[in-house]
Formats: sequence, C-alpha cells, structure tokens
Amino acid sequence: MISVADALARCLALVQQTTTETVPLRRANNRVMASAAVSQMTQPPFAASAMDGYALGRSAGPGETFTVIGEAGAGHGFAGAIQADQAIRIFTGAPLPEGAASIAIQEDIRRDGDQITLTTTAKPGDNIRPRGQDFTFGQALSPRLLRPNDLALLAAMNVPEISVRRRPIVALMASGDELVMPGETAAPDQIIASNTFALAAMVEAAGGEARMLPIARDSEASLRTVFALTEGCDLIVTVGGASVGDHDLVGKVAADLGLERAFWQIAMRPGKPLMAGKVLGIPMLGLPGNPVSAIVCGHLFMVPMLKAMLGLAPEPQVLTARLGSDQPANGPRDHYMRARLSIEAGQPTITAFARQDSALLTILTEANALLIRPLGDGPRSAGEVVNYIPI
Ligand SMILES: Nc1nc2c(c(=O)[nH]1)N[C@H]1C(S)=C(S)[C@@H](COP(=O)(O)OP(=O)(O)OC[C@H]3O[C@@H](n4cnc5c(N)ncnc54)[C@H](O)[C@@H]3O)O[C@H]1N2
Ligand code: MOO
Repeated sequence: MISVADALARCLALVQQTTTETVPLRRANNRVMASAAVSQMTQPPFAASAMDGYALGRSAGPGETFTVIGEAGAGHGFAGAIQADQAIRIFTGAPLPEGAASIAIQEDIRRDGDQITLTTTAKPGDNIRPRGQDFTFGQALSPRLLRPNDLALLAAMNVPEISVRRRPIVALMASGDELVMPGETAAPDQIIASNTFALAAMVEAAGGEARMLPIARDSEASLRTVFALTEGCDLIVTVGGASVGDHDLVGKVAADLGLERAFWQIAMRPGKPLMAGKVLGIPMLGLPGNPVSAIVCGHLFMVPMLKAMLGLAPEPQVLTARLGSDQPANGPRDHYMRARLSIEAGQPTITAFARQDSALLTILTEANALLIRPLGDGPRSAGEVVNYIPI
C-alpha cells in the first residue's frame, strides 16, 4: 500500500491540462481562466461624486455660501469649470467638474434659489472618488476559477470574452448488481445508487462536466459495455468493485482493456482499495463503492485531478484546529475522519464523530471537515493542534 501523498502525486501525473476556448462573459461563471485578463478601462475613468449633493469650488466651513451655476449627473457631466465661490448640483456617479475641491451632501446644505449655505465642514476631497481608485487601464486579473464577483470586475474592465480551459469531461461509472437509480423501486436485496450524485456535483463545482453513465452490472460484459461509453471523456471515475471480492470486477475488466495501473490500494481510511491508471488512453480513478469512501476519495483525489486539468493548484487545502475531544492512537492507515469544525472560546475546534463507518451518509452530511490522523499517530488529547481539510 502506498501513502496518500504518493497516490496523489501518481494521480496528478496521469492528467494534463485541457485545451483553451473563448466564452462570452455571461457563460464564464465557474470556468477557469486560461490566462490573465487585461483591463481595457480605468475605473472610475474620471474623478466622480460618491454622493448626491453639491460640488464646491473650495473647502469651507459652516455658514459659508456658494452660488449654484449648473448641474452634473451620472452620464451627463458639467462642461465648464467652477470658481472658488461657485457650486454645481451633483449626483452620485457624475464626473467632478473642473475646479471642484469638495462635495457636500445635500443633507448638509440649505438652499435658497441659486444660493446654498453649508451647515457643516466640507474638507478637500470629501465624497470624491479619485480617478482609477478601483483599477487602471492595463491592470491584470490573474487566472482563477471565476466566481460571480469576478464577473462583475471583468465586465467593469470591459473584457467581454474570456479565454478559459475546456471543462474536463468526467465519466462517472457506478457498478453493482445491488444498485438502482433514485426513483426506482429497489428489490429486497438492492439499494439506491447514491455516491455518484455527490461526485457529479463535486465535478461541476470544480469546473468540470459530469457524465453519469448507466449503472454497470457485476459482469464483465456489462462493465465492458459501460467502459465503451467513456469515449471522448477526460477522466473515467469508476465507483465500486475495486476491492478483493469475487464480484469486484472493475480492475479485471480495466486490465483486459489495457489498463496501465499507477497503483491499487493505499494506506488510507476510508479508501483502501483506491486504484488509478490509464485505460483506453484515458486517465482512470477507481473509487471504492462505500458511499463515504467514494466521496472522501473524490475530495482527496478526483477534485485535485480536475484542478490540475484546469491549471489550478491541485493540492487540498490543509488547515489546523484544536481537537475538541480526546482521540485514541491511530492505526496503520492515515484516517480522514468525518468531523465538525466549529468556533469554541474563539478558537477553531474540530471534533470527530464517534461513528466512522464508511457507509454512513447521515454522518457525512453533518460533517464539514475531515480530521487527518496520520498513520501510527499516538493518542491525542483535546486542545492539541491537528490538521484538517474543509469539505
Ligand atoms: N476482505 C476484504 N473485504 C473488503 C476490503 C478488504 O480489504 N478486504 N476492503 C473493504 C473496503 S475498505 C471497502 S471501501 C470496500 C470497497 O469495496 P468495493 O470498491 O469493491 O465496493 P463494492 O463492494 O462494490 O461496494 C461496497 C459497498 O458500497 C455500496 N455501493 C457501491 N456502489 C455504490 C453506489 N454507487 N452508491 C451507493 N452505494 C454503493 C455497495 O452496495 C456495498 O455496500 O470493500 C471492503 N471489503
Ligand atoms: O476504506 Mo473502506 O474505503 O473503509 O470503507
């Protein structure tokens, strides 16, 4: 059995970055930029009013008066310049007129005809947004997985199309005679296929495209039929049939199809029977069937493989927290325990659930973190600092 780190390195070595394509901004959410975007604008392009009020020719104090000589609105600037004792009516987003030193909000003004009197102090620069305070022409936004906030910035930069990495297509292949799809009626010896629904959502959240293939039955013929449906995919993720049982045929059929195996079995709990390699010219990750094992291995290996294909840093983020309860010594495999991270007495605190069977989806839904217990680690007491991965 190889280590988790070795397994991850071998998984990452199987994949390569996808090609690039150009998409309109409206289609760029959750896509990964292939190169930096360069701003075509300075924002704001002019010094602008941050409030509705009056632009004043000079800073001033309470009781001082100005003559209003015009108006500036957003999209309708004031053409001329103003003198020290002059003001213009100005609205939020309007360009600051030449000669203006300060903006007084309208709540701080008394107006009588074209005369205004200040009721407070207007200091230089008050309520003025300097030109380019947000970004300037030529400024770059570095490549990233695009989120809604990024799209607003790219729009403001006047970047209407983005060069992105093609979404990796992931074939999700569940196998087992006991499985039926949600909505179907399960025979007395059957259960509902579940983990591929989490895996598909994880693929999509990571910026890939999930193809859920029909469930393969526990026969070589059925597995071959479903393997044939993986053509054109960037990654094959099988679920189940990875272990040592008589009906665990995924490895055998993949081998018959020419699997170049990178590894099988790792020193990790859950996920011992994990397998990876290349079959039919496509990288393949063979996940264990137990729902929690499949999903935990999805976080630790499948998502990093997708990130690598998209050109993002692949390694899962490892953070630290204090242990919320004592833990006994760990066994001979790294244990990724389903756990709950919370803030206690101002400190991030992580508490593992008492039940860790890799078939318990109810526990997994309560978990928001995986507490990492390294193999061979001794007993740990509440309060000690430990590593975890948020999920
Ligand atoms: N003698 C041994 N037995 C087992 C070992 C071992 O080392 N020696 N390893 C155990 C470990 S650890 C795991 S994990 C499982 C994994 O086995 P497989 O990958 O072959 O998975 P299956 O046997 O097909 O299924 C296991 C379990 O999960 C259920 N399952 C499968 N697919 C799905 C799905 N898509 N959705 C929901 N549930 C699924 C399946 O019904 C089984 O209950 O092997 C241990 N055995
Ligand atoms: O390691 Mo298996 O993946 O526990 O259930």
